Amino acid sequence: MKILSVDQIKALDKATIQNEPIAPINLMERAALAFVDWFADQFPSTKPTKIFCGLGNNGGDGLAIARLLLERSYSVEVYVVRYAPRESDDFMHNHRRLKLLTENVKYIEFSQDIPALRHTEVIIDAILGSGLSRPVDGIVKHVIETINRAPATVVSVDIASGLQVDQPNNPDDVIIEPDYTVTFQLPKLAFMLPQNGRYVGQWSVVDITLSKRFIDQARTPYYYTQPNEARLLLRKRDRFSHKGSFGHALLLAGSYGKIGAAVLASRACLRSGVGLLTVQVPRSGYGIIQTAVPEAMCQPDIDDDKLTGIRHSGNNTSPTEFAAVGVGPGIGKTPETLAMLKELISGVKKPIVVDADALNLLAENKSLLAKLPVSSILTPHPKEFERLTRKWSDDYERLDLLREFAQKHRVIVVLKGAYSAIATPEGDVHFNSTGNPGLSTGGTGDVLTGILTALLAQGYDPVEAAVLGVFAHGLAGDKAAEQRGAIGMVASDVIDALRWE
Ligand SMILES: NC(=O)C1=CN([C@@H]2O[C@H](COP(=O)(O)OP(=O)(O)OC[C@H]3O[C@@H](n4cnc5c(N)ncnc54)[C@H](OP(=O)(O)O)[C@@H]3O)[C@@H](O)[C@H]2O)[C@@H](O)CC1
Ligand SMILES: Nc1ncnc2c1ncn2[C@@H]1O[C@H](COP(=O)(O)OP(=O)(O)O)[C@@H](O)[C@H]1O
Ligand SMILES: [K+]
Repeated sequence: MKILSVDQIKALDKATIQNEPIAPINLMERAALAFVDWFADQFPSTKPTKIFCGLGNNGGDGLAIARLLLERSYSVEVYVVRYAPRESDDFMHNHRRLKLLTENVKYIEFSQDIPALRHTEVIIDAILGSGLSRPVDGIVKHVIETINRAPATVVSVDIASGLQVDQPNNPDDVIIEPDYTVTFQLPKLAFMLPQNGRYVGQWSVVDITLSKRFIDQARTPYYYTQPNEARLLLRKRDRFSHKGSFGHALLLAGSYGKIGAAVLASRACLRSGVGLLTVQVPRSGYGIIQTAVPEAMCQPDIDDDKLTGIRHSGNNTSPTEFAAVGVGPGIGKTPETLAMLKELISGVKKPIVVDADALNLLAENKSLLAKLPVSSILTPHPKEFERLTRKWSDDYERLDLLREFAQKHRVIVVLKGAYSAIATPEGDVHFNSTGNPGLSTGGTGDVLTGILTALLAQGYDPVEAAVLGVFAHGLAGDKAAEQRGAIGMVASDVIDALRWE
């Protein structure tokens, strides 16, 4: 699913009006209906509802929503925040229609006009939407501050009033802090960024059938992975396949005290469809791998505690002979391990998966970045990404850094976290839709490394491997959270919950 800019959303609106064709007022009605369907599913009609409307089309939506809720027997009070002398045409039209149905429309010009808000109420925020053109002040600011202080449940129409759709707010901007956002047609870039978490709440997209042709043709670097899109990437297994069809992967992981990272990555790799797996761990990890992961072959390093080089034994004599290589979980940062990483990077030609301390070693030896095989997948969490790049002042700058980095080094970067952002060498970013805070626990990143290595070994295109692997990892995290609860789940539960279908 595409994520479009404010300007594109405006053009999409226009294109729909012209090409469908549909009168703007009817499009507003469609938006209000879609919102009300969502609202009726969420809240019973016994919930008293206060709707705060601005004077633009977001306010017009609010007035139409008020009318439709009244028709569905909701008890609704409407407040129009009169911050300017003029109203949009569709606002005025809906104002007239609402006044035919109820006298219960009040106007807020001064602070004393703001009503008391109770915890039993639901507040609908339709003050400002995507037309925000400057920081809020005056009476709008007072209203927003009052709503934010209220114990009531708050639902924002399209986007929280005061929140920018696709650019940073000023640090002292006053913005609605909703429990829910119900947005029209497409998710907004603002929803993907951690700095906006408070200003988005739980968000849903409702379909208002805006021009599909326009959306299909619109150019954007930003995408949000939908379940059906991820599922399309998954390959079926051929009836006559054999383990050779699914690649032989190599994982380089673990150091003394962190052999568990190698166990987790290996188990996840095997649970993600790899044909064969060889794991290289320090010698002290040999017995652990052979016991904990009997399906994997193990080549111990000559060193007891750390990886010092690529072991040239067994069927495969060099990393180039493996279908895919994953490196990093738990390896530490000793000079000997750095030497191993250099040996790997200079020896291998196919894309590799680089995680954890392998990323920290790259950050300390940036000249190695240029030697990474094209389309390698790097999986930093934000701290690791900062070490690879530099500090940023806000999440929009971080996003720019992410895109620049992936383009410059011609790699795929999975910036991990809620809505993990997958940047491609072409400059696109795919935000992931699965996952939950239960994944914020040690070892879940190692699981992702195993998954991605397995997908590369099976011959998936690296961008597709990253999008599909990150989606499946988050989905398994969601299943694990269902079964164990987000607080109690651990990385092994994520592996157990992996299911490819
Ligand atoms: N996308 C779609 O397809 C559809 C969109 N729809 C709906 O339309 C909404 C967008 O409507 P919109 O363009 O009228 O903008 P909106 O946010 O209501 O405000 C504009 C007014 O507020 C003013 N203003 C701006 N900043 C301000 C501030 N800080 N403090 C005070 N005032 C401020 C601004 O003034 P100006 O910048 O002109 O000076 C202007 O007068 C969208 O979010 C969705 O709800 C649906 O109905 C149908 C399908
Ligand atoms: N709040 C969250 N929502 C969704 N996913 C999350 C959240 N917190 C963490 N994750 C996911 O969990 C994983 C954590 O990886 P990482 O920080 O490398 O952990 P570790 O190094 O302990 O293995 C990443 O895939 C990340 O996207
Ligand atoms: K709003």
